Amino acid sequence: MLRLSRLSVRFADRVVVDDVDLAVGPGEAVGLIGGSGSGKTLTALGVLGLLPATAHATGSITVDGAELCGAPERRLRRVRGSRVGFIGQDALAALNPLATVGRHLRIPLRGHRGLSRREAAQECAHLLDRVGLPAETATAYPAQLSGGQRQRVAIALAAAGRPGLLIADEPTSALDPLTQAGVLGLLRDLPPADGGARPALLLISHDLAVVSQVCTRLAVMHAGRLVEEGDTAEVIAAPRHPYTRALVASARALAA
Ligand SMILES: Nc1ncnc2c1ncn2[C@@H]1O[C@H](COP(=O)(O)OP(=O)(O)OP(=O)(O)O)[C@@H](O)[C@H]1O
Repeated sequence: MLRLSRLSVRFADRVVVDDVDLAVGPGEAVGLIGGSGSGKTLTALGVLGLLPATAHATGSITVDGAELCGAPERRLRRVRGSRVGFIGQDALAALNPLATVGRHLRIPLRGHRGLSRREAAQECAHLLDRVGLPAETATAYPAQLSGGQRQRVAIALAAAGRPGLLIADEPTSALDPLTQAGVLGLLRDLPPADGGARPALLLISHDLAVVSQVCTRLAVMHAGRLVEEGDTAEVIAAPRHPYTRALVASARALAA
């Protein structure tokens, strides 16, 4: 599905993602965890082909075998939305305030999937149902929804083109704990599309409690490097790298 091999990102002579190898298999949920500035977001932006113009990426990023590192914008456009969906931290900033939820959803449904107007309306209701929202949400504007409802819309939007991989970057950090739990549960158990498979998930967070609720595998980033990777329960039970040990200890202290 997704494979990063020796991915590095640098700004001038400063290396901010350093030789990262990571794979996410079909349907798998992998958590990419690390402190502020560790390179998580730039790794995700690399996969989406959205690195800042001043960044220089080397190595390999493949999605379903297609090489994206250094790929022309035309190929990256085809991948975004239809093979890889993205959910960011701030749905309000990502959504057009003047467009209804239905209008947002129709763009990938008609553009990526080529559905007719009528099919798109049916699929829109189905997508909203998959993320736990009533069909009437289609007529609402982003500002009329709560933060949790907006993140559910963002998930529906990311899933609309039926991508095989969803990347979620701190998708719940702006939500209260109860709403956060609902959105995390949805990311973990997103019902598959009709006749389709559940998308794989790369969940980026600095919060161990968040990723451990959703992901079966963890990859830990520190200062641009992937320092530890493994089964979530095993990493938490026996962290090897000093940074992971500190992360686990602070999560335990918070939970106590
Ligand atoms: N446009 C840019 N120009 C120069 N340096 C940048 C740019 N964008 C990010 N960086 C640097 O790259 C490093 C990694 O940034 P990145 O956003 O990937 O971190 P992160 O792990 O996602 O952190 P956070 O959890 O705070 O979002 C940081 O040190 C950051 O300052």
